[in-house]
Amino acid sequence: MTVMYVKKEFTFDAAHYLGKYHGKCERLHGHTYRLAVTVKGEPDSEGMVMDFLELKAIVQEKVLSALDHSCLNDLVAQPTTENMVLWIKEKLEPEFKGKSCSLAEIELWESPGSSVILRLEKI
Ligand SMILES: Nc1nc2c(c(=O)[nH]1)N=C([C@H](O)[C@H](O)COP(=O)(O)OP(=O)(O)OP(=O)(O)O)CN2
Ligand SMILES: [Zn+2]
Repeated sequence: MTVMYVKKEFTFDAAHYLGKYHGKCERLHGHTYRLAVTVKGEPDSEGMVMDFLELKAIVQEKVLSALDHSCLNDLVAQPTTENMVLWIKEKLEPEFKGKSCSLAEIELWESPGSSVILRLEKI
């Protein structure tokens, strides 16, 4: 068994404010977020765990189309990076039902030095 991890990175721009936070982040402001989605599985007969193009299409349709140039508070009440990672997981996980690979990790950077990682090891 040769398990491999396929990772694809994206960026999106969004506004948010943290209403339950005491400090500068209470006020409406924006970030250029970076998102990495990692999928785990074994290479198939084509030599791929998952086609990068398919992964890109799923993330574009289920996540980026909603988040890019949005106000995240319209989607999540307290849009911390942690809460946005959970929102992204809810959108992506159903797309892997019945597939030979699974969602392994989601990492979301709010700024170049600050990220949250959610690990979802299943197989
Ligand atoms: N654990 C978390 N901490 C913080 C979050 C978060 O989502 N999870 N979010 C914020 C705010 O969104 C805030 O906007 C972050 O501000 P930023 O200027 O990016 O933070 P820094 O001052 O650390 O900026 P650097 O440029 O990285 O120094 C706050 N905390
Ligand atoms: Zn912020």
